[in-house]
Amino acid sequence: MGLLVNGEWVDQWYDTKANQGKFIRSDSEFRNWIYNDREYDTSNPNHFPAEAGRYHLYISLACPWAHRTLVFSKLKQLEEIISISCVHPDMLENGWEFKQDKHFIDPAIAIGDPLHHFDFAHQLYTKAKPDYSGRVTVPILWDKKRNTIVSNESSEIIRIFNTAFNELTGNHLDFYPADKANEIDKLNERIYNTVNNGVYKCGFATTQAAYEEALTPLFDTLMFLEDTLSKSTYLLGSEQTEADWRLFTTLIRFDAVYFGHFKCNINRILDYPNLNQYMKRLYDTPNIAKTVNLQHIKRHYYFSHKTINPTQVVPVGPAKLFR
Ligand SMILES: N[C@@H](CCC(=O)N[C@@H](CS)C(=O)NCC(=O)O)C(=O)O
Repeated sequence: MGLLVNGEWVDQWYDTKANQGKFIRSDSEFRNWIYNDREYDTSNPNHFPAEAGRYHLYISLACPWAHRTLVFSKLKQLEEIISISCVHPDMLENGWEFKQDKHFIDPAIAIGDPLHHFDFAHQLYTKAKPDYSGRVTVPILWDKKRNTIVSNESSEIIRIFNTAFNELTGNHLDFYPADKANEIDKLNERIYNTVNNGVYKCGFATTQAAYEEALTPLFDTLMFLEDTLSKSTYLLGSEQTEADWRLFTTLIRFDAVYFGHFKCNINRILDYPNLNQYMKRLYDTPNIAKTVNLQHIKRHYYFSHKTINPTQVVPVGPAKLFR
């Protein structure tokens, strides 16, 4: 694991010393947006036009943030419009790599960089910005025409996917409807801080206090969600929203990885009947099950984080995720 400093790759683990052992996630750097014909402004360099075949999405099947973007490409039927490839699950001294490996073949998504045939994801960042400094993260939404990164922020990529290509796909499903936007934002904020990023705060904490400070709000929110889902099919009623999908990619990794590897072990998702059924309902949504690759997920975390799991032994369980 490392990062780029003025365009040079440096192998270095997260520094938690300056923050009393706490893991602080850095902000994403590339924050442009794709617009449909009506909204696209040619004079604005941060605007990119919605065009079929123009964009490529680089993901990791292991990563919960990247997984959101893959889910949205399915929900919004973007497979024919935006090509996708993935990185190898191991993220070691060179960061994310595109190396081929017959042990990690996914039936739906190939490992590799079909555009430049790069070996490492950091080469995409320096191609987009030769003096880039910062972390090299997935997902990466790439523009084949301007040869640059449109966005490396999953929360914004899914908002783009929610509407920008509607005219091209004819899919007008709206996971962020205006009348629910405030409620979605409020839920997202709590779930991001305590669950999506909360599990990382527990797992990457390097002091007992920092770990426990993240653990309590994580399980408070899971209890709150369990209660919400005892009365409701989805978080905000009978329709799926963005908030459900942002939560799903963390829930589906929880028992297999976060419970053990990140020490989030008060309860499993299996122990919450409503949360567990809800996770299954989301999993059973058409085209979603095939976005979940537990082999990539388990291998990535247990093999890549050598500070947490020095033996790199990958556990075999859990025997079941659903009740
Ligand atoms: N805020 C980003 C976070 C993405 C992120 O942190 N991805 C992880 C993989 S799960 C990553 O690539 N980490 C590499 C690193 O931190 O060096 C987003 O939501 O897109």
